[in-house]
Amino acid sequence: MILSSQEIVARMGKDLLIEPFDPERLNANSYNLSLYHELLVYEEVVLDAASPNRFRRIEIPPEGLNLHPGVLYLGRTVEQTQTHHVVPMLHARSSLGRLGLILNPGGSLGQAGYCGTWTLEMHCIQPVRIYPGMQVCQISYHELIGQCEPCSDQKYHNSTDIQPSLLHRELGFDDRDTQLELELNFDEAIEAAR
Ligand SMILES: Nc1ccn([C@H]2C[C@H](O)[C@@H](COP(=O)(O)OP(=O)(O)OP(=O)(O)O)O2)c(=O)n1
Repeated sequence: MILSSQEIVARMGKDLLIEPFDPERLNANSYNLSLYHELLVYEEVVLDAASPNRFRRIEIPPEGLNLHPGVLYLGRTVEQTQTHHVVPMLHARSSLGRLGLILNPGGSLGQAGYCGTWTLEMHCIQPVRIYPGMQVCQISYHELIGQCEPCSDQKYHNSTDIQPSLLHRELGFDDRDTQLELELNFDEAIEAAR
């Protein structure tokens, strides 16, 4: 069962929290979240699931920023959300899809108990201009049946920044950038220069 707008308001501050909250952004069964004024873009030829990947930050100025096809952009929501015993789901707004701007394809299933901002994965079909604070996605809530483990030890819990993939930790690798070491091989380069 999905919570209605009335139920979202009734449970605010108890089972869920959206900060900041503006009642104007409520839909029938969801709430619109907005885009923070910063993006991350990876700077690797090949993204490696077993290593952290280098990235740079891009500011989205008030006059907007053009996105280009073939690039993965990571952003985040302005809003911090919390849930307690309801399941948050994040979906792109259809107005974005109609511009060929794809955000979190298929929607994102959050874990009950997740607290933090949401990382947004975006790419586009053709060049498209975006603006800071745009209402890009909507959060909805499902009732949870039964008990669950707290998600406080999960990788992305309590995020307040855009979070690139941390899959390497799960594969047994630490947060060292092994790609940088392998590609440039600083030690050999220094030895050869002597
Ligand atoms: N686009 C997304 C999707 C999810 N989340 C948040 C809400 C989720 O509760 C939390 C973890 O998401 P997943 O369970 O999908 O993440 P993983 O399974 O990759 O990691 P973990 O095993 O740590 O849960 O991250 C997010 O910020 N941005």
